[in-house]
Parts: sequence; C-alpha cells; structure tokens
Amino acid sequence: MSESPVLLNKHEVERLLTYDDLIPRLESVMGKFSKRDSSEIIQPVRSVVPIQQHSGFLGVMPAYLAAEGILCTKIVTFYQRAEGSSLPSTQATVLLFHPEHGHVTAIMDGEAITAKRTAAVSAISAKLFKPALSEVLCILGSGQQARSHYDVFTKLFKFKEVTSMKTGNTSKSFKMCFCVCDPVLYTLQVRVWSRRKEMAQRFVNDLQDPVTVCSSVKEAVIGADVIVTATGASQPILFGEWVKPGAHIAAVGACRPDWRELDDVLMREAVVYVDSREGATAESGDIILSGVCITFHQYNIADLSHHRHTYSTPKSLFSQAEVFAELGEVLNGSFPARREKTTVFKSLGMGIQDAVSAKLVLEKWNGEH
Ligand SMILES: NC(=O)C1=CN([C@@H]2O[C@H](COP(=O)(O)OP(=O)(O)OC[C@H]3O[C@@H](n4cnc5c(N)ncnc54)[C@H](O)[C@@H]3O)[C@@H](O)[C@H]2O)C=CC1
Ligand SMILES: O=C(O)C1=NCCCC1
Repeated sequence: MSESPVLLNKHEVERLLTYDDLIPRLESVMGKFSKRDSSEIIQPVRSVVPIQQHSGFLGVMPAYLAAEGILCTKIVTFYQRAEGSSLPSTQATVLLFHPEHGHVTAIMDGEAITAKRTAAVSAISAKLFKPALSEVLCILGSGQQARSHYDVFTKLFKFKEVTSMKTGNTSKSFKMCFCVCDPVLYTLQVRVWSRRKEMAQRFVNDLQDPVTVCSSVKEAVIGADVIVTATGASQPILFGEWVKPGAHIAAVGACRPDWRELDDVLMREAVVYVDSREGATAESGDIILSGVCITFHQYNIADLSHHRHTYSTPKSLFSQAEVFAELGEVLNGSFPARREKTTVFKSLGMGIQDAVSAKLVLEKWNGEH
C-alpha cells in the first residue's frame, strides 16, 4: 500500500519555496528542455478547456523529468474577472506522482507556485536581457503576478553598481588621463500602473519601499529600462513607440491565441524570446496576431444566378513577429542574449517550471519532517 499523499496549503508552499533555491533549478530545467531530448523531458503543450459561459479556462499541464524522477501535473483555472473582484483570477493545484509506481505523493497549492515560478522566470529573462544600466522598473498590472514580480525583481535588482570614471592631469610636461573607479549605488526606481488608480495605490500601500503610481501606461513606461506586463488585457496596452530603445519587456499576460498586451510595432521591432516555441505558436496572441493585416481590398463579382459575392484579397500583409530563441536556448548557450537590442520575453508558463517548483517544496517539507 502506498502512503497517503502529503497535502500542502498555500501558506506552506509560500514559506517553503524561496527564490534563491528556485532560480537555479528553473535555469537548469529550461536549458535542458530546449535541447529537446525526449528521453530526459516530456512536456506537451498545455491542454485548455474554455468555459465560455463564465469567461474562464481550465488548463492541464503535465510534465515528466526522467533524470530528476519528477512526474507532475498542474491543474489551473484562469478567469477574466471584473476589476476589484475578491476572487483570484488564477487558481491551481499541483500533483506529484511516484514515477515508478504511479501513485500520488503530494498534492499542493499551485497559486503560490504559479506566482513565484512565473516571476522567477521573468527575473531570469531580465538578468540576461535587461540593459547593463537599468535604473527604472515599470510594472503594468497590480494583481498576484505584479506582486510576485515586484518581490523578485526588487530582491535581485534593487541596487545597481556602476563605476564612475574620473579623468585628470598627472604630469607637468604632458597631459595624461587617468581613471579612478568609484563604485556608486543607485536605487532602482519602481513605477506601477493599473487600470484603476486606486488598485495601483492599494498595491503600493502594501510595500515597504517607495513606488510611483502612474496615471497612464505611457507615463509609466517612458524611459523605463525593464517593463513587466502582468495584466488580464486582451487588447494591446503597451505600444512600441513609448518603449525606450534597448529596454527589456517581460510579457506575462495575454496567454490566449486571441489576446494581446503588446502592439505590432513592439512585437516586430524587438528581439523576441519565448519560454517554449510550441507554446508560443499555439497560445500567444502577441505572436500569432502580430502579422495579421486588417486592411482589405474588396471587390464584387456577379455570378450567373444573379447573386453578388464579395471577395477579399489582402492589400498588404505584414509578416508575423519572429521568435528569435527560447530562454532555455540562451541558458544552454545555443543562442545569444541580445542585450543591446529592445527585447521581449513572452512568457506563457510551462509544466516543467511547476514540476521543479513542486519537487523543491516537497524536498524542503521532507527535510523538516
Ligand atoms: N505567463 C505565465 O506563466 C502566467 C501568466 N498569467 C497571466 O498573467 C496575467 C496576470 O495574472 P494575475 O496577476 O494572476 O491576475 P490578477 O487578476 O491578480 O491581476 C490582473 C491584473 O490585470 C489587470 N487587468 C485586467 N484586465 C485588464 C485589462 N483589460 N486591461 C488592463 N489591465 C487589466 C487587473 O486590473 C489586475 O491588475 C493574466 O493574464 C494571467 O493569465 C498567470 C499565471 C502564469
Ligand atoms: O502557466 C500557467 O500556470 C498559466 N499560464 C497562463 C494562464 C494562467 C496560468
């Protein structure tokens, strides 16, 4: 008889899952995933059931990591909620199985895992792609993901250290330049925008450090070096014309093929990285719809039965935004991090991220019991 599964609630998962432990595991598993060795990792694209009547979705996200002995699935629901709703828009449960015998070893809350692993992956993207001098972080949205992104980004990038160069004369006979290196600490400035300003204000009231509440997306993003988009938007809210050249955008929302957060200009001008190419091709409206042309030339042809039919041909077609690489392909060295360019990391979420997070939580719990 197998033992009863360990049951862990949100509070326990939150306590046991730390970014310091999680980040290296995510880097390792995403690097391995991008090698596409199916004897090591199997992770199909998420199955999603629309719940149209209630503006919601049910997703199932299985993963098997043979070398690590992790067999896992997350079951997640996500809803488009009215602003200010007290219900969480993303809810999840994660199940770990015994890979050899098939029984369930742990059932744990998936909300904390989803919040932390998504933010941790965005932070990995920012480590790789943000401009060397990044002083301004902008967060669009004020929900669960906005908060976990705030926590990990300020933890990792709170201060940047820059070396200032001084020049001067050293000799009477000729002028020579010398350099003195002064380490200077700058505080990262954080800005937040939310659809309703009072929600952004509520977000800020919970924080220790000062954060600027902005009245518009444009005000929030102008001059920002790193931008996190973590909203439930289904139409673009972030426009390329506002984005500072060289900025990095971690785009977390818009996880349906017909939802957008980023406009065509940004999607076509930036170097686009994704978590999984298959996931992005199936689910990212920002990628799928970026090449769709909405201007059509129409003409009519009368057929023999006196009906008139309208035929359309595209007047002009833009090509779709191209995916440059997966985050894992950069982590495993097969593609470069093009830090000098404007970069977008389009995140959709992966079962392997939940799997390593859940395993970590269970290991920590086992260590305590
Ligand atoms: N990439 C990934 O791995 C994951 C992505 N997500 C996605 O991230 C987004 C945020 O998720 P949570 O923070 O859990 O949700 P949440 O409900 O806690 O927060 C959503 C935020 O988006 C704002 N918002 C909603 N509709 C909007 C609209 N039409 N325009 C502008 N702002 C709008 C809300 O005001 C709120 O600030 C969602 O789209 C969710 O599906 C969630 C989990 C994982
Ligand atoms: O990866 C996840 O978990 C989710 N991704 C997008 C939608 C909500 C859940």
